[in-house]
Amino acid sequence: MSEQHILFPVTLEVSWQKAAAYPLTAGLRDWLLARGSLTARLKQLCSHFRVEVLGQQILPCSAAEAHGDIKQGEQVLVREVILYCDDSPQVFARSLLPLTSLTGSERQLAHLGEQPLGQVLFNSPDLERKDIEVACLGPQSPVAKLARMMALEDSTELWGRRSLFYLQQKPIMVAEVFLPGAFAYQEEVVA
Ligand SMILES: C=C(O[C@@H]1C=C(C(=O)O)C=C[C@H]1O)C(=O)O
Repeated sequence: MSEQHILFPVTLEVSWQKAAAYPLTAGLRDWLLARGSLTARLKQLCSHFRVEVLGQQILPCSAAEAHGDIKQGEQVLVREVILYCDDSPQVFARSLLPLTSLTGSERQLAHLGEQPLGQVLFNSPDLERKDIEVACLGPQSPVAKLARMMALEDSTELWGRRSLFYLQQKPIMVAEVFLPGAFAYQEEVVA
């Protein structure tokens, strides 16, 4: 069993909404709704990109996280990671990979280790990404508690997004929360 972070798994039982429901700054909206690979975007902003795996575990999908073709109670591989740019934590990500999706060429997704999930997803020619939903997480959320454990600056709210991906009609759910101090919260300076 790989070493697991003391807070793993970090639940994400939040109210996901369409972005229009929130008054977002242009910069944060851009980060939340960008449909390309977050890994690729972060890699462009730093010289050293790293994935830290907090844990991976097979669990039944909770009612709060069931969405689309990922049904409550079905066995999913839960993968939780932190994405770092030059040792600055940027994103907490929690992905649900149904065991029924980990077949054929998708079996490799169960053995990513510190290879970014996005690197595999966005290299797949038949990748389909569904709508992106967003959520605002409060200071008592498990992700906020994780951020405090990581000694990141305290913040009253954290913003996250989730979307369903389909690879050869097999669903994978990816949820990402921008951690305190992330580029997503830094308003771009207009020269
Ligand atoms: C889906 C992507 O993969 C990223 C990497 C992840 C991982 O390695 O577990 C999870 C979510 C993403 O932040 C992406 O790069 O857009």
